[in-house]
Amino acid sequence: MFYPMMINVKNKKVSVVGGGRVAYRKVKTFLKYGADVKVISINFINKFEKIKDKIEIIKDKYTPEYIKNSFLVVAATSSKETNEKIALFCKENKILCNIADDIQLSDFIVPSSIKKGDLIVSVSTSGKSPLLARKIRKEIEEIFPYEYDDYVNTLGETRRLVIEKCKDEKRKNKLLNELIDLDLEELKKRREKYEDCSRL
Ligand SMILES: C[C@@]1(CC(=O)O)C2=NC(=C\c3[nH]c(c(CCC(=O)O)c3CC(=O)O)Cc3[nH]c(c(CC(=O)O)c3CCC(=O)O)/C=C3\N/C(=C\2)[C@@H](CCC(=O)O)[C@]3(C)CC(=O)O)/[C@H]1CCC(=O)O
Ligand SMILES: NC(=O)c1ccc[n+]([C@@H]2O[C@H](COP(=O)([O-])OP(=O)(O)OC[C@H]3O[C@@H](n4cnc5c(N)ncnc54)[C@H](O)[C@@H]3O)[C@@H](O)[C@H]2O)c1
Repeated sequence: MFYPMMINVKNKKVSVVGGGRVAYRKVKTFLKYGADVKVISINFINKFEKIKDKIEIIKDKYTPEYIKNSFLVVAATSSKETNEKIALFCKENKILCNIADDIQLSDFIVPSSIKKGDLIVSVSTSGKSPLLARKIRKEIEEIFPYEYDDYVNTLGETRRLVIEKCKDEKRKNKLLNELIDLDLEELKKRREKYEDCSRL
């Protein structure tokens, strides 16, 4: 059973084995979330050229040496046997792994997701149908046509102020609940007001 969680990969060593379409998709997502990415593969599709300065590229066959110090590993080669070897090595060395062609051997799977600043919406079918996850993600994307970045940041800052300055639990909950119904402009006014108060 896959438990949904958010994992911090910023500046952490992530290794992706394989240089095809699937590996490329996984690498792009890890870069979006600030990981320190190494890619090991015999061949690479041309798209890797675009991101070659952002990753470490090792043009070789997989050997355990390349992945041994990783925080996370993704096995996305076209060789089932190699993917299985990677899974086994990760298990023995307690490294979390995602095996692109074998959910049973995977410690984690990747949901289809939307990132609007710090607002992240993820959809998973627990591996039953990645295409359905993608379809639902696209439907949800239409409900979020604009950038949430500024909104979620302002909400975060205003929430911090309420937590810092309001010590009455009941009132604090009331104020926090009010915040999520305000639009960005109202929220910014509220933040300014709370900044000027010593207590709420
Ligand atoms: C969501 C997304 C995230 C991402 O990968 O970034 C993702 N797959 C995506 C696309 C996609 N995957 C596949 C196709 C071709 C159509 C088809 O066959 O259906 C397409 C479409 C395309 O490529 O366009 C085929 C496929 N996928 C897996 C297998 C192996 C297997 O089932 O064992 C096979 C068969 C391989 C074969 O034998 O050929 C396995 C997994 N794919 C997952 C995630 C995990 C479960 C997610 C969930 O449902 O919760 C899981 C279990 C492991 C993992 O990868 O983490 C991303 C959409 C991103 C987006 O656009 O939003
Ligand atoms: N999880 C998913 O979302 C998903 C989606 C589609 C396919 N898949 C599976 O993912 C795998 C990769 O798919 P793809 O379309 O990217 O394949 P691909 O054939 O385009 O790429 C495979 C890559 O693996 C490399 N490779 C093969 N053997 C290797 C080895 N021993 N060491 C290092 N590199 C090696 C090749 O050089 C190539 O770059 C397949 O097993 C496929 O069934 C997974």
